[in-house]
Amino acid sequence: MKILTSAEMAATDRRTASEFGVSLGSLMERAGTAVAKFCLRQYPWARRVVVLCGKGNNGGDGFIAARELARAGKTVRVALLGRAHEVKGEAAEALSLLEAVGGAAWSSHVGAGIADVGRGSTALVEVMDEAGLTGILDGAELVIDAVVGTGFKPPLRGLAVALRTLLEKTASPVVAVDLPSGWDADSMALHNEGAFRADAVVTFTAPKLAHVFGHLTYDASGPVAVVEIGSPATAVESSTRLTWTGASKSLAETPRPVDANKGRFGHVLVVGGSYGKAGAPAMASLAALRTGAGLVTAAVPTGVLDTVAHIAPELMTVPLAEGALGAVSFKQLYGGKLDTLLKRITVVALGPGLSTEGDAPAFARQMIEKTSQPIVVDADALNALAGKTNLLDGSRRTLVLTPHPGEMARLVGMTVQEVEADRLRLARSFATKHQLTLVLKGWRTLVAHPDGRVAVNTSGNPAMAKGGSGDILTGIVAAMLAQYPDDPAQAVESAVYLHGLAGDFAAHAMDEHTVLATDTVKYLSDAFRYRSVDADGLTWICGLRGNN
Ligand SMILES: NC(=O)C1=CN([C@@H]2O[C@H](COP(=O)(O)OP(=O)(O)OC[C@H]3O[C@@H](n4cnc5c(N)ncnc54)[C@H](O)[C@@H]3O)[C@@H](O)[C@H]2O)[C@H](O)CC1
Ligand SMILES: [K+]
Repeated sequence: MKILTSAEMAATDRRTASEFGVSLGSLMERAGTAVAKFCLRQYPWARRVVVLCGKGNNGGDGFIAARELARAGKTVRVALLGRAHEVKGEAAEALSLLEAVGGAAWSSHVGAGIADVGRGSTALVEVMDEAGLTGILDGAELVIDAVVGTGFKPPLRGLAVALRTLLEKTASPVVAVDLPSGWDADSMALHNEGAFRADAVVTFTAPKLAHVFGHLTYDASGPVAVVEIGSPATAVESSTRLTWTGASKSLAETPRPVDANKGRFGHVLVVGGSYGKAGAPAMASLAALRTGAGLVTAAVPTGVLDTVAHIAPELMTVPLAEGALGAVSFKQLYGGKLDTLLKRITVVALGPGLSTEGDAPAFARQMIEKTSQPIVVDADALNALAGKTNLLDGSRRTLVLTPHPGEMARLVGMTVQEVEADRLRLARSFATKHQLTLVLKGWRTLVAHPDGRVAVNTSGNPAMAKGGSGDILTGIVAAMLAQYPDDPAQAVESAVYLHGLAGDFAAHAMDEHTVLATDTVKYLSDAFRYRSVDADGLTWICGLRGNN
């Protein structure tokens, strides 16, 4: 699923009309109908609905939604910020269609109380000044925000500002049409203090930048759903080279072949561990097992082998000689068990708990040079590459790096602040330069591919901001690569999405304070079974379906 700018969205609409003969009017009709359907399903108990409309096409979607909600038996009051005669084009047509379901109270008068509107009908209120806003939301059990959408550029002006303040003081849920009014669709910022409050967002055709980078709803679990309204995929063009990780999960949605055996699902080798850091390789191994790898072996220093083996009886272990402070010894690489084992391995996960003591960093670099299998490099193996990124070359085999911003900063010799300020550009340039896949973790983890494409991840939550999360992710990535070697890009994207999704299920069932990294593994089943597209064809890019 492509991510667009507002200009690209407008161009898509124009192409849809000129090349495919789908008019703006019919796009608006489907957009508004989808919003109404969403409201009916998500807020079935809401009988009195206030639809806040601007004079542009976002307002047009609002008029259509209002009409459909009235048809469904709701009492609907439409508050238009302006005069009805100022509404033009398709939006004006939508407004005239609304009149058809206007009850006795259809009179374009200021101050119509919602109680005056009959069930299954609509009333229009033209709001011309702040006084006109008085009581506008009284009695509303649901508010639809159709004031401005992608045609808006900040800052909000005039009445919209007063309306935003009013909405802050209202308890009723707010569904934003396209995006919360006041939010710049092209913004990549996390917060936008100037935008309307929203509990859910229904957007059209494709997510815009703000939908994936912004935290649009007040509740972190609030849905952001994308609905198809009639633009064919070929009409949707994007220059951002940004996509959404969730779409890649389809890879893991087909059942395994009935005649499958474990050989088909690969053999993951987790290499890491040191005295005091036995948990990291254990967690990565557990996650790889739970993600479906055919076999998982952990190669760890002898001192921690028993502890690591304890995580699951299904896990095999290979002892590595111990060097300084219980870290792996360098001589370990040549001859012996590891050499033999490497011939049978499908994917290597290198780094969890490896430590930076003694030989460990040199060992990590040697492993990268010595192996030819797909490899996931994490944690201390990343630190071993600081200042030595010339060793990184993913052109001959799949090479995946999974740094958090701190590890990325060390890797490229920048500060964490510099990395965070320029995440997208940095991830993309590093991935293309070294021809590797870079998973830059954090709010909206980025998966940058060797060809310059970047997928944005929207799953996950602050419950996962704890030690061990990264080790679990490494195991999931390795296991997905082991099972789906033909499409490594999709395998990594779906791994990142699944990891966050498992965390979302964990946080929903538990509490964000109490969730441990290993708890997320318990929710991997829910993550695998989850479908982001619902029965009405909406793709939930943020928030869990069914939890709202
Ligand atoms: N495929 C689609 O995505 C479709 C989307 N639709 C909807 O159309 C809007 C975009 O409509 P547009 O008319 O271009 O712009 P807006 O309604 O978002 O805003 C224009 C409106 O807002 C006023 N305005 C502009 N800036 C400000 C400001 N700073 N403060 C206050 N008011 C402002 C301006 O005067 C105009 O009146 C998109 O979001 C979808 O909801 C189509 O319906 C179907 C296809
Ligand atoms: K809006």
